[in-house]
Amino acid sequence: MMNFILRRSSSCLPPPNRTFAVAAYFTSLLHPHSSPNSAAAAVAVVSPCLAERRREFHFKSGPLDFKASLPRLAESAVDDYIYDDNNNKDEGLEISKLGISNDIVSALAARGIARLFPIQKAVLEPAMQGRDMIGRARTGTGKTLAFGIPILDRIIQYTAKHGLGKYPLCLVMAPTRELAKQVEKEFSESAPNLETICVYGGTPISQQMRALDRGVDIAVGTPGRIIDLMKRGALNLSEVQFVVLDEADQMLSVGFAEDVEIILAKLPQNRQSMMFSATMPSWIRSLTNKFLKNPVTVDLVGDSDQKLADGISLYSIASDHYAKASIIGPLITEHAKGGKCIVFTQTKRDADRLAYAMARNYKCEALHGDISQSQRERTLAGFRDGSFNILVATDVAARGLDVPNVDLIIHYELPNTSETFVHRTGRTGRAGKKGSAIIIYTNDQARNVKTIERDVGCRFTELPRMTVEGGTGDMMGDMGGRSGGMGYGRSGGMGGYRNSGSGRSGGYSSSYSGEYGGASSGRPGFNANRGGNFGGSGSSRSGGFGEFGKSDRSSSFGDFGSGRTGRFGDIGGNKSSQSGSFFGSFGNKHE
Ligand SMILES: Nc1ncnc2c1ncn2[C@@H]1O[C@H](COP(=O)(O)OP(=O)(O)OP(=O)(O)O)[C@@H](O)[C@H]1O
Repeated sequence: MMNFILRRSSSCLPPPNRTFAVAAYFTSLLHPHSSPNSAAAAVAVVSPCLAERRREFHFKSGPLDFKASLPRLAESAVDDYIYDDNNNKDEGLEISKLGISNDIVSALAARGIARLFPIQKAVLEPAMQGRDMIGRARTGTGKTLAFGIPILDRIIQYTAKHGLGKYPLCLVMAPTRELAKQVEKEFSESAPNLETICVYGGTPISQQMRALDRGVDIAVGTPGRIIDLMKRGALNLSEVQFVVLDEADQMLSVGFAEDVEIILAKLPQNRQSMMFSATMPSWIRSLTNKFLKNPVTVDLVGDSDQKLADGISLYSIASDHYAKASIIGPLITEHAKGGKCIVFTQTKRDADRLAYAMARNYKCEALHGDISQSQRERTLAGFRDGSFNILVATDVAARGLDVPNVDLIIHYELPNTSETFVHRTGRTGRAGKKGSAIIIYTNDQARNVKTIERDVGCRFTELPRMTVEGGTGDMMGDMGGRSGGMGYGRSGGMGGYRNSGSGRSGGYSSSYSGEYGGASSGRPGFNANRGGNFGGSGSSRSGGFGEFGKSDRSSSFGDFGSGRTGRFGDIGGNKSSQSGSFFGSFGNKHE
């Protein structure tokens, strides 16, 4: 495997005319069987820009026989990408001068994108060369277009020469529906003449089957629905030339990897495979050899640098479990200053409860995997367009989501892993903007905060502790804090959260309504229990959060470390020990 680490660079790429020459050269390698003349003729007949799409002309993908001369060329690419630390004022690379299809150039220009971001610059040449690739760059730095532009360009060239096919030439897989939709949108907006489809669960499959039947150039989707469509014979992957695993470390983690492998096994051997993420934990290296051929690693993060995007200010604040919910309002008021804020919880139920309580004083909605797909989409659209400005979400929103101008991230509960911290935090400070993130931790979790600092190469500014005024009518007072927190280090065996005593019977509500039954401390019902909207009507049983632990695994605190694994490092059957979780098991795979 040839690796080269790229730091944020300036004079990375060769002059535009050379890039153009390289692109043109590889284009000719890609399609050696088409002479310039026949290509021109083909353009005249079927170019998507010039003619209506003619799906009935279906051409089998030609072999991608460009690998022979790659080592030499890749080496020259390495030279080009070597970073100059003293010269890191990146002016970007003018997209219009790269020889990229006019369709793409004008579509990007219409979106205000005229210059490549560094990762896009770094990826362009090896991607045009057809190299398999591992790409890492910080959150919000444009990885989608880094793989998108070269793929789109090559598909445009290919269809210009070979005509439009029925089956997708490119498959992109993403871990969540929202991210899949976003990637598909980015593709379709960047090459409006190509046919794209997004396939994901929670929506009628028949519609997707019909669209596939009409013919597509690019399919983006989540693994479950992709397999479903394959099994029904509606999605034929035999012509895929490009496959991308977005959020690759999550896609190759326990819980996803099996599905991904099934899909990859159905793809032609002769293809270009790329994996992208802001985090590439070391375990991923051993796996990549399984899926990639002689991959080049384009890494704009590096081992020693801090892993977060620039421009994100980090704060930490210590709080007791029961007080967390009470301090969140003041934190948002102070740090989000009326802008957009995402509050991350660990469980769906917590997201619901917190959102419900906060909605009394803020415009706020919940997002998690138990919400219907149509509602999820409405919620995200509302958050994007500013109909409300506080999103309380599980880690379903941690990765990839690109909502412009999120000012503040609050880790209401600590993330499972340092990688998740990076992704959650990366929902702010995107595309060069500024943002803030606050991590709320209990005394027991102080070590975890240090672990994050060490892993991520960052420093939190500690905020002064806030005092909780019980029964003051503070908007979150009802929650009485929450959740039993994470119980890190207390429950024995790391992940055996069941035994920590938290969140199972605890009815502690510091104030009046008892809607949430309070939570955390495991003390028996100390709950005003009048309202009881959630958590068992605040009844005499246990009140509020006392219900945790008896229902479905993924939304239940009581099920943390549910005994399935009982191992340190497992995240409820998702990433498992691969990702070095520093909490116990959460059983939160798809949130
Ligand atoms: N060259 C560019 N010029 C201006 N804006 C860009 C450019 N490239 C990408 N963007 C915008 O930057 C934002 C972040 O891009 P993107 O979502 O691809 O980031 P990412 O690196 O994939 O982040 P994450 O790791 O969180 O998934 C998007 O809104 C995208 O449209």
